[in-house]
Amino acid sequence: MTVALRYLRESIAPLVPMRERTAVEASLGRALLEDVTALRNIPHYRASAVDGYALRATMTAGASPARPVRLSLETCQWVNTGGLVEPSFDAVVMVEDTSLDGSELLVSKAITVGANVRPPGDDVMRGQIIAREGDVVTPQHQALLRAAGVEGLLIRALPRTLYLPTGDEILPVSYEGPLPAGTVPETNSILLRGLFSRWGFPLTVGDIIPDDPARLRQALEKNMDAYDLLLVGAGSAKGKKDYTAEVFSSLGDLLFRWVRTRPGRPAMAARIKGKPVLCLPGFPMSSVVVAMGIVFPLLAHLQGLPAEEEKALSRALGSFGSEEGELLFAHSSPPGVEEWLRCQMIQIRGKTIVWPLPGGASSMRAMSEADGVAIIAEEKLECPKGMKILLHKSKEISLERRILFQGSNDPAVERLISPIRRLGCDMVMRSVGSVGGLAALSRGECHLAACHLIDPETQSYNDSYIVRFRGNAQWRRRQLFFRQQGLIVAKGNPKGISSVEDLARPDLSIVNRQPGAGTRVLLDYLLTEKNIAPSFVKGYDRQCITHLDAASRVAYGLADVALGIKMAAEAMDLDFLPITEEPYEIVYPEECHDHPGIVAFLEALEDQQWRAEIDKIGGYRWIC
Ligand SMILES: Nc1nc2c(c(=O)[nH]1)N[C@H]1C(S)=C(S)[C@@H](COP(=O)(O)OP(=O)(O)OC[C@H]3O[C@@H](n4cnc5c(N)ncnc54)[C@H](O)[C@@H]3O)O[C@H]1N2
Ligand code: MOO
Repeated sequence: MTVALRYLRESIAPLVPMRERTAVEASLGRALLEDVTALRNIPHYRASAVDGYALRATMTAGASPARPVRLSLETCQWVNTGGLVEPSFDAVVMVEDTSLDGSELLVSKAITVGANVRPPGDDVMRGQIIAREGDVVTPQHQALLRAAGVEGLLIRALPRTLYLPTGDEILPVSYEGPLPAGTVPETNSILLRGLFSRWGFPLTVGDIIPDDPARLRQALEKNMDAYDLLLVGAGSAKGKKDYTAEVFSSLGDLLFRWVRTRPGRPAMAARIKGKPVLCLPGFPMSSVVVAMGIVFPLLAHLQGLPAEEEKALSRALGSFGSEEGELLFAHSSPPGVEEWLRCQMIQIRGKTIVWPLPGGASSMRAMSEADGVAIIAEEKLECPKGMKILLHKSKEISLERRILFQGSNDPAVERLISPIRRLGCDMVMRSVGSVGGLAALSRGECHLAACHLIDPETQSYNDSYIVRFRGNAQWRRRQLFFRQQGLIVAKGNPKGISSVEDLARPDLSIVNRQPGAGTRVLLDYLLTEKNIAPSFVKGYDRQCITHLDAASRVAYGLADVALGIKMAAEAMDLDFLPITEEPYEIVYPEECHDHPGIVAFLEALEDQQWRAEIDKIGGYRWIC
C-alpha cells in the first residue's frame, strides 16, 4: 500500500490553485490560507460590563456602605450589561452597590474612572490579526470573525470526489420488498460517505452502473472534468464481469493493479487526463482499507499537503489514538501481504489483550464490531500468542469498565450487553463453547465464563468441569436460568423427525457444534445413551459456533436437524422438538467480583426489560 501510494503521489500532481473564498458561516473545519484581521472593534462602542447606573466616577468619591453618596437620578442613567454607556458618563456602578430612595440614588461604593466600562476594542482591535494561516476554522473562530465584521475567508479548496458503484447484482438500498437472491444492496457508498464526512471532504455518489464496460467508460468520460478524484466501486478482481482494469487502460495509464495488502488486494489506480481514478474492491472491508490506506492520504496530496504518513492512518480512523496489547491467540498472517486485522481489546489483570475478529473482507459485522485495526507487516507470518501488536483505534473505549465474556453462546446473554451499557459499562463476547470458556478463565483470559456441561457419569451439570478447571483458584458461580434444548427442524417438520434416535437415519444430516460446546457434549451424551456411534450420524463433523448459526443452516436446507435452544428455532421460524432442560451458569474469579463490569453484569441480570424480552421469546425458565 505504501508503495502504491508513493507511486500515485509521484504520478499525480497536486491540484492548483487549491484555494477558494467562502462565507465565514460555511467555513467550519476548513483550513485558512491567509491571516485574517478584524474589520471592526469588539465591542465597537463603550459597553457596560454590568447591570447598574452609568455616572461620572468623581460623583461617588468617599461613598461607603456606612456613608452612601446621594445622587439625583437625573445625573445618572440605568444601563444593562452590554448596553451603551453614553459619552457623558465615565463609569458604571453595579446595581448591588446602590439603593433607591425616592428620586435619589444612594451609592455605597466609590468607583474609579472606567470602572465596569468596556472601551471600544477592549476584546479585539480593528486591524488586529484574529485568525492565522493554517488555522482550522472552529465554531469559536466563526463567531469571533463575524463579530469582527469579517464575511469571507480564503480557504484551502477540497478535492471533489465522485464514487461510482458498479455491478449487475447491486441494488439501491431504497429497493422495496425482499431482495431477490443473488442481489446485494449498495452499501459501500454509505461507508464511503461516512468516512468522507468524518474526514471533512465532499463526496458525490453516482448511479449504480451495470457490469458493462461501455457504460463505465461513458460515466467516467462524462464526469472527468467535474471531479478531481474518481472512485469506481468493484469489478477489480478476476470475475467474468470485472471490467474496471480494461476500462481504465482504455482511457488512460493504468498506474498499478493489485496491492500487497489484505483486504484490498485487487485495488487499482489509473491516471486519466492527469487525474487519479481508483478502483475500490467490492467487499466492504476491502473498500474501507483502500479508502483509509490510499484515498485519504491521496486527498491530502491533492491539496498539496505533506505526507505525514505516521499520522495518516490514525486520522483516517477518526483520531482515537493507538494502544499496544498482547495477542490473545496465535495468528497466521498470509505471506507476501500486509494484513489489516479488525480487532477488539480488553484489559485484564493489568494486561491489555487484543484479538482479531473472525470473518473475511466481506464481513460487515466484524468491521463494525471492531475497536480498530492492527496491521501485520508483510514480512511477519506467524504471530505467536502474547505477541505485542498495536491497535489503531476507531472508537472510544473505556477499558477499565469493559469485561470479556468467553464461553457458551447464548442469545439471551448476548442481549445483556444493552442493560450493561445502560449502567455505564460494556461487555464483549467470544463464543468459544463451555469448555473453551472455562479454560480461558483458568488462564486469566476473560473476566467471565459461562457453561452448561453435562457430566455423563453423574448426569449433573458443570460441577466436575469447574472443579477440574478452577484448580486452586477461587471462582464464584451463579446459575442464570434453565433453557430448553431440543431438535431444531425445518418448519412443519417435513422429514418427520421425532427423537434423538432419528439422527442415525441415513436420509437425515445434522449440523453439529464445535468440540467443547455444551450443546455438543449434550449431543454426545444423548447419542451414547441411545447407543448411537457418531459415525452413524451424517453431518456429525460439520460444525458451527452459535445456536443461531446452526438454526440458520437448517433454515437454508444445509442440514435437516441441529441440537440447539428453542430461542434459535424461533428466531429462524423453525420447528422445535424439546428434549431436555439444562441449567446455564456463569463463573468468574473472586478477584473480578468488584470489577465495575461484573457489578454491572450482575445488576443487569435483574433488568426487567431484559427479562420481559427473554420471556417473550420463550424457551427459558428463571431460577429466581
Ligand atoms: N478468482 C479470484 N476471485 C477473487 C479474487 C481473486 O484474486 N481471484 N479476489 C477477491 C478479493 S481479495 C476481493 S476484495 C474481491 C474484489 O471483488 P471486485 O472488486 O471484483 O468486486 P465484485 O466481485 O464485483 O464484488 C465483490 C463483492 O462485493 C459486493 N459489492 C460490490 N459493490 C458493492 C457495493 N457498492 N455495496 C455493497 N456491496 C458491494 C459484491 O456484491 C460482491 O459480493 O474479489 C475476490 N474474488
Ligand atoms: O484483498 Mo481482498 O480485498 O482480501 O478481500
